[in-house]
Amino acid sequence: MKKFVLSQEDITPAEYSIQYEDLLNEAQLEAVMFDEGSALIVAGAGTGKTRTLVYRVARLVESGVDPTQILLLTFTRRAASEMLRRASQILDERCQRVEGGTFHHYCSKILHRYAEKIGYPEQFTIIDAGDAMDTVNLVRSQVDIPTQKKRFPKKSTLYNIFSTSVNKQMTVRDVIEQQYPQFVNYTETIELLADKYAAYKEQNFVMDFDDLLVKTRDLLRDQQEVRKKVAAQHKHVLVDEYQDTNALQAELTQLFSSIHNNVMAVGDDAQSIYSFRGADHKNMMRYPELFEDTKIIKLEENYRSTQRILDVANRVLKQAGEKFEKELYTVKEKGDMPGLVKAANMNDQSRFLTQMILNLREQGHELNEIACLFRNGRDSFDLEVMLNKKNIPYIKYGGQKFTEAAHVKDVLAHLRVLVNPKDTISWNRVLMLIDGIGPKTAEELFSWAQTGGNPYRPDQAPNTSDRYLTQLKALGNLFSELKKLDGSVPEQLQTVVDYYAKFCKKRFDDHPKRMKDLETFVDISGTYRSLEKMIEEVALDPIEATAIDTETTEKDEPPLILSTIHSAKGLEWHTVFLIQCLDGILPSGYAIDDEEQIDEEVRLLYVAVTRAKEQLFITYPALFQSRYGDYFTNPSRFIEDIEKDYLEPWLLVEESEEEQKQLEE
Ligand SMILES: Nc1ncnc2c1ncn2[C@@H]1O[C@H](COP(=O)(O)OP(=O)(O)OP(=O)(O)O)[C@@H](O)[C@H]1O
Repeated sequence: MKKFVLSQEDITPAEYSIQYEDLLNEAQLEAVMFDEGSALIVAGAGTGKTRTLVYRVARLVESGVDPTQILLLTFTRRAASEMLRRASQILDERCQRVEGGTFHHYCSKILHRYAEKIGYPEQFTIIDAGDAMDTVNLVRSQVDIPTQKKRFPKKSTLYNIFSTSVNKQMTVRDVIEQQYPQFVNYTETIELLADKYAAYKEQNFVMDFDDLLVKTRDLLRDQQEVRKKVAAQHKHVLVDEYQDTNALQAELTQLFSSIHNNVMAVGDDAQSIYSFRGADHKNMMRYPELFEDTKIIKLEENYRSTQRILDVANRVLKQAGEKFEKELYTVKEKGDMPGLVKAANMNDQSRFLTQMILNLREQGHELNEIACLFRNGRDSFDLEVMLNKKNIPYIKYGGQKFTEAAHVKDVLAHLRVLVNPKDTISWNRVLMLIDGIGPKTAEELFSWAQTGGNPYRPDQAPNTSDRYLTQLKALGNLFSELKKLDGSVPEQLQTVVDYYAKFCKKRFDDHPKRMKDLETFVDISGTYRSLEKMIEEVALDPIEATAIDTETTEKDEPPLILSTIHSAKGLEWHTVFLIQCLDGILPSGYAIDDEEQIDEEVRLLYVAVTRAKEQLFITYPALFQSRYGDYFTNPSRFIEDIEKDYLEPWLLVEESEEEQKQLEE
C-alpha cells in the first residue's frame, strides 16, 4: 500500500477568522498569541481569565494545533465543558475535541490506561471523601485504641490528617504536631492507622482522590517510558485556577509538559480559598522557579464591576499578606456606592433582603441576576424561611451534594458492588439495609464471599438466619436481574431504585421526596455510557443537589441564587448581597489565631465582593440569635476599617417610626 503524508494546514495570523485584536485588550492578546514555552498569567478578579483561556484554545486550534493535543485542566469538569463550549461557539466544533477536565479526571484516565504498571486491575474503584472516611472507620475498628483522657480523633479528622500529609507532602507525625497537637499522644496509633488505610486500599483495588494524584506522579516520575508517552500526547498544557492547586499538582503539570515545556497557567493568588483541601497559593509564586524562562503576563483591567465596587475590593485585598501586587481598575462608570447594612437582628436582615430583591425584580431585573452569598451553608437558613414565605423561588449552591445524600449512596452501593465485589464499604451499606443484619453478620457474609463464596448469591452462605434469608434471596435476585440488564445504565438504576423503595420508606420520614430524587437520577443517568463510567464520574464530580432541584421544580421564573462564597467562584451577578458578615463568621472563629488562615478569610471576602457587577451590599445583624443564646455582634474586622467614603452605612428604619417622624416634622 502507498503512503501519503498529509502536511499540517498551518495558517498565518493574517488568515485568522477571529478578530482577536478587537475582542481582547493588550495583555489578554499577548496571552492568547503567546507562542511556545512557559507562561504565567497573573490575573485579578474579573479581568478576563476565563475569556483569555477560551480565546487561547480557539487560537491554538485555529493555528492548526490538533485539538486532541491540547490539555485543559480546570477546577471542575463543568468549567472545562463550559470553556470548550464557548471556544466552539467562537471558532467551530473542533474545540470540543480538546482534552478537558480536572487533574483528578485526567490522572484517573492515565491510571486506568497504565493500571498494570502499578499492579492494579483496569477496573479499580475511586472513592469520594465520604467513602474514604467510612474506610478509615473500618480500619479503625480493627485496631485497639489506647484509652486516654482525651478522646481519639473522629474518622473525619483522621482522614484530614492523612490527606494533609499527602497533599502537603509531610509525614503524619508532622501534620499532627503542627496542626493537631491535641492528639500528639496518639501519634503512633494514628501512624498505624495510616498504614492500615493504605494497605486496605491496595488490597481492595480502591483509590481515594489523593491516590489518583500521588500514583500518577509516582508512575510518571519512576517509569520514564510511560512519562514520555503521556507527555507526548499533548503539545500544549493549559491550567486554570492555578492558585487553588497544590504542590503535587504543580509537579504533575511539570511532568505532563516535560517533553515540550509548553505550559500556560492562569490564576489569581488573591482568590486562593481552598487551603483546607491542600491548595497552596504560594504555588503561584513558585511557578517561575519550577518552569524555566517563564513569561509573566498580568491582567489588571477589570471588565466586570464598577469602579466603586473595585475600590472596596482593593481595600479588602490590601489587608492580605503575601501576594502579587495588583490594583484592579476599570473604565466602566463609577456606579452606585456599595452599602454596608446594619440590621437589628437576623430577621430584619432577611426582611431587608427580600424587600430589596422584590424591588429589583420590579425594576426589571431577573431573579437569577441577583445573588445572596455567605460563608457557611447555615448562614442562609433564616433568609430561606422568609423567601419561602414570600414565594420567591431560589436555588442554593454549596450545600450537600446530591450524590452524597444517604439514599443516593445506598442505591449507588448496589451498583458499586456489582462492578467491584471487593468493595467492602459498599457491601456493608447493601447488607446492613436488611432487617436483622448488623456489622458482625455483614462482616461474616463478606468474608465468606471473599474466600470462595459467590458474593451475588449471599443467600447461599452457611448459617444464615431465617430472619433474613428471604431478604438475602431477594438481594441475590436483584443481582441476577442487574447482570441481565448489563449495558443499560437507566434500566439497571431503575431496578435498584424499585428494590430500594421499601428500605427508603422504612428509613426516612421524607421518603416521597427522596424517591422523587431517585427517579430524577434515573432520568439523567442516560448520559453515562456504562455503569463503570457513571460510578467513577459521580465519585469524581458529585452531582450538585441543585441539578436535581432544577429538574424537579417546575417554576417558570429563573430562581434567585443563594450560594456559599466557595461555590460562587468564577461567577458574576448584577447585584450581590453578602450576608452575615460578622466577626467569627468571616473571618471564621477557627481562623482568628492563625495569620495564614486569616489571610485566606480576607481572600474569601475579596472573592465575594468581586462577584458583583453593578451593586454590592454587605449586611450583618447586630444581634446574633442561636440555640445557645443571643449575643451582640461585631461586623467583620475586614470591613470595619474600610472608610465610609467607600462603603456607605445604611440604617434600617421601621415604616411606623418613619411616619411618626414625618408627622412630628
Ligand atoms: N476584553 C474584554 N472586553 C469586554 N469584556 C470583557 C473582556 N475581558 C473580559 N470581559 C468580561 O468581563 C467579565 C469577567 O471576565 P471573566 O469571567 O473571563 O474573568 P475572570 O478573570 O475569569 O474572573 P474571576 O476570576 O473573578 O472569576 C465577563 O463578563 C467577560 O465577558
